[in-house]
Amino acid sequence: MSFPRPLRRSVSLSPARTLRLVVLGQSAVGKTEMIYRHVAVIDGEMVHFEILDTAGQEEDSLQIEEKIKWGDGFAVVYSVTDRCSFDEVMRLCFLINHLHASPKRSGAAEQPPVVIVGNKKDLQFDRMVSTEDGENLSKALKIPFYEISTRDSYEEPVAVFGSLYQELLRQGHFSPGSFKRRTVSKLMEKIPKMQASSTLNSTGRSLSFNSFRDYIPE
Ligand SMILES: Nc1nc2c(ncn2[C@@H]2O[C@H](COP(=O)(O)OP(=O)(O)OP(=O)(O)O)[C@@H](O)[C@H]2O)c(=O)[nH]1
Repeated sequence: MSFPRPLRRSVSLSPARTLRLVVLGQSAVGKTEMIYRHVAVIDGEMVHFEILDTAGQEEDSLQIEEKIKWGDGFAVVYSVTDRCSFDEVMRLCFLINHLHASPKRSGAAEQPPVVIVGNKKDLQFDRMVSTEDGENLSKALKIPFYEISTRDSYEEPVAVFGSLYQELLRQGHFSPGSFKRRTVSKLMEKIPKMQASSTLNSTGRSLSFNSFRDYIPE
């Protein structure tokens, strides 16, 4: 007599990858509402997202440049209720391109992974930037575009991160562990777990990275 073998489901995950994302945009567009750490399994791979936001007007351009250099992928956020924040998007996209221009990126055409994000789409009555405006900018810059509401949806910001990850994979541009990157990862370990893992805490407030520059070795 033979007993049926127990069904064993084996899930084999490749070693985790880490993707460093920088969230840029003018003040009050909703950057802080995006999660700070997120772990997801994408196509059988465990992916750690480490997410750093810039602090709108409070930061000087040198600080923003350092964060841009740290990042692997970028979400440039505006609020659909704020025309000025939309006008800032193009400048930030050019800055990212400029700072990440590298001979390693094959030829001149390859851009670093960037997405444009129009946030607060739930505020339909306060809209100052139409969906079409966002789409036109996206076409002109050849950068993917999403309209989301970080207030209403957890899935939408996660989809933004997922698309940046896919683009990085496509470009084969994961860069595991220069000294600078490992050092910053250590910094990320010190972040209180207030918005850890894959739960969105939309009430949580910004983590301050005023001391960010201290962690970048000369
Ligand atoms: N209605 C609505 N409000 C939002 C949304 N996302 C953020 N907010 C609100 O917009 C305000 C500004 O959001 P923050 O996340 O502080 O904006 P920020 O871009 O981090 O601003 P700085 O820290 O000044 O750079 C807060 O009151 C948020 O609650 C959204 O999708 N819909």
